[in-house]
Amino acid sequence: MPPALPERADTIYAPASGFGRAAVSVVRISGPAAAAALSALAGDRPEPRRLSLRRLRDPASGSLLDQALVVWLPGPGTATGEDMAELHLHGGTAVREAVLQALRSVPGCRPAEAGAFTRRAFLNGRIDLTEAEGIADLIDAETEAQRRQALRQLDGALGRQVMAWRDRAIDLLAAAEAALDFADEGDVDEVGLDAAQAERAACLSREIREALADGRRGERLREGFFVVLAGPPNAGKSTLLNALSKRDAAIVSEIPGTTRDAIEVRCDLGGLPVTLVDTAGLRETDDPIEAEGVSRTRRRIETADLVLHLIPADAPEPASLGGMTTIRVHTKSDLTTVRLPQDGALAISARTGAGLDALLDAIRQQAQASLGGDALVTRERHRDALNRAIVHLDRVASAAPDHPPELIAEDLRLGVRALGEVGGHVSVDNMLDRLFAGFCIGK
Ligand SMILES: Nc1nc2c(ncn2[C@@H]2O[C@H](COP(=O)(O)OP(=O)(O)OP(=O)(O)O)[C@@H](O)[C@H]2O)c(=O)[nH]1
Ligand SMILES: [K+]
Ligand SMILES: [Mg+2]
Repeated sequence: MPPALPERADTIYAPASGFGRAAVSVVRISGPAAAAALSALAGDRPEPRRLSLRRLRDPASGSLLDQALVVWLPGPGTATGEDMAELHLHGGTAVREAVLQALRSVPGCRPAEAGAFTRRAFLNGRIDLTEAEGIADLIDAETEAQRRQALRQLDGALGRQVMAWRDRAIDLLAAAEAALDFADEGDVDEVGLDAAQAERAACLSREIREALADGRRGERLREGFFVVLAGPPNAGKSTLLNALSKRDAAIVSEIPGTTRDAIEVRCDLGGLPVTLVDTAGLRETDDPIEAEGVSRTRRRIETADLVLHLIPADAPEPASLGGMTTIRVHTKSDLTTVRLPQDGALAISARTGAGLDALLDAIRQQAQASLGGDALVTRERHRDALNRAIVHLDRVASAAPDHPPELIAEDLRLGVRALGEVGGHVSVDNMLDRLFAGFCIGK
């Protein structure tokens, strides 16, 4: 079980819905004084888990605050695991502020800090860390694919898999500890894991490694797929950015060197989050500000998931931008038909719209290849912990016969701990206590 924190004695409250005007605004209350707070404002504590209409009054002055639907949610079967209450207010700013002000005067109540409700849900064992992250990602999800990934994680897809791996590592650890106990007794020679157990460690390590070989799809889906528009000045980069995003995001002019700072526009491309980045045109320049723009462009190209190399139809064939995934795009196709694009290049006119659908399709295909498919791991934090688990398991799997069993047990312990970090289950000793309670080693 995660450690209890003293803050749990407090009762917290916060608006659960967005700010600004709306039909309804929800205030949540969680903690031991939730019932008292509800009674103080609503006059009584209504029947549990039923929306009830009440007049809310300021407990100090008795003045009417709102007519609201309120609900009393006794713990521990609640989102936070604590007693909770919700006030469904009329969604005006003044109404909400008056109610929050009134709650402030209830003894033991204080405003919640960011993430406090989810934190309590975790501390009370209602959710693990991966589910907490799933909640955050679900709230942040801007596209369909992001929503589905967040929901999978909230549903426990990652948490369950890592727990299953951890259980297997704990079994190995229990066997190693048992071997150590025998060795202490002097009954048997000091031996580490037997060959079958070493093979099980290797197999576990292999499985985790396979799950990690996903091209960082899960992380990329959270971050978005970055498409950088690059090319010489006046290639039509800013015009294309505006056309693709259907927004007047970047300044367009016939003056070469118009764009200096990179301009990002987030788009939803068939459910996938794609960020288009307009950049300063690539050229040698004496203007220090433009030069800085050009060097920023080069950095954006290096970190891009996809580069659209824009080549104006009326310009000489330019040099390649380098090794990253690039689509060559011949722009201003309305001006001239002199140069037909060669293999792999597309021709577009942002002015007439010709070729834009084909370009969008090509971008969508690349994004799908990079982000598509269900990934288990969605954060660097998971990847880091799983990689550390692999290091320890590999050491166990490849240990020489005379490797000290204490060191094998220690590696397994660290492996179990690393796996536990993913879901926030870090206390190995508790697990072992429970495990050994039912573990007969013949003494
Ligand atoms: N005929 C034609 N003109 C275009 C097209 N796209 C852009 N232009 C013109 O080309 C000029 C340069 O366009 P920009 O979008 O500013 O080019 P850019 O690549 O962003 O230029 P810099 O920011 O200076 O590097 C403008 O006068 C545009 O109107 C097109 O498809 N057809
Ligand atoms: K320009
Ligand atoms: Mg520009």
